[in-house]
Amino acid sequence: MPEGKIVKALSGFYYVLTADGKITQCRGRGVFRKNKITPLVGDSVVFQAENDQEGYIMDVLPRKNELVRPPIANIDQAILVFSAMEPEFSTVLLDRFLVLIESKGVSPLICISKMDLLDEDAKLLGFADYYRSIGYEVLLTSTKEPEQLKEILPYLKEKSSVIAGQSGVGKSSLLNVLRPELELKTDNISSHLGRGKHTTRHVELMEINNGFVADTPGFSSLEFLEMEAEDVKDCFPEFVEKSHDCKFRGCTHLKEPKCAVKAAVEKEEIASYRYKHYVSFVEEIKDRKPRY
Ligand SMILES: Nc1nc2c(ncn2[C@@H]2O[C@H](COP(=O)(O)OP(=O)(O)OP(=O)(O)O)[C@@H](O)[C@H]2O)c(=O)[nH]1
Ligand SMILES: [Zn+2]
Repeated sequence: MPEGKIVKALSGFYYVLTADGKITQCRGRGVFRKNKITPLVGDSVVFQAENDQEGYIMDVLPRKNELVRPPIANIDQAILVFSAMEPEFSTVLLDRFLVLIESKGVSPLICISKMDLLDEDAKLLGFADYYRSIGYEVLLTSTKEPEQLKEILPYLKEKSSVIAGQSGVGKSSLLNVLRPELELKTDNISSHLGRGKHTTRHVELMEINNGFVADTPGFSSLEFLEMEAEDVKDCFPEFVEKSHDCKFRGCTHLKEPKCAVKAAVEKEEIASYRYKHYVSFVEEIKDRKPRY
């Protein structure tokens, strides 16, 4: 039986893309409902279809991860859009997004938009350098320079990405710059699916530069609902690197003596604001009311 990837889900139908570029409209097997299996956009599935008729999804292959909003599976990368201004750049919000994304096993690409609105960019460039120094890719963009925005394209290759960020940071503007190429490439598929003829909200993976990008922004909930306090430290890559020198294995870098992370903060090798954010996230999770 053929395998494919669900690229769109709408009104009980799943649109399954196979390696030959064909899309087959499928329904889920009846037994899925009984077993509470809900296929998601992004799922790799096994399906059955006879001579180009409507098919049935027979099996959903194991997921690497899944997001709730938007409902999507097997995401490799989150493009975190933060504006330099309007709304103003916030390291605490960026660190929140980074922790949530790291905890889902998704790798972040930081994109700082609206660079054209800054008169004095020294402070922001300092932040960009810090995040680069701890292993993140940081792109500085402006819609005033669409060519430069296209530097994002190589990062999309062979990955499934979601775009995330606060309202107004420029997520749609970014997608619009990336889209022309997409419309050229997937013109047949779009007309086949009747894109634009319906207004129902749905999630769809768009093929861009040999990768997929979700057309609906992700990570709209920024609460650490599914996280435990002791997991937060693993979402700060520069802490993980230093933690090998902490005296205690499993050191949480809070009250333990001979903590290499706290020592690195003292020596300003780790940014003190990052450590402060860490402590506040851990407290927030510990204060969370238990859910029954
Ligand atoms: N000067 C400048 N303005 C920008 C840039 N990117 C986006 N904008 C403007 O910022 C505003 C918000 O951009 P959107 O692309 O709608 O932002 P969004 O993140 O999609 O917002 P939501 O749909 O609310 O989530 C618009 O007025 C854009 O024209 C940029 O690089 N420079
Ligand atoms: Zn420690």
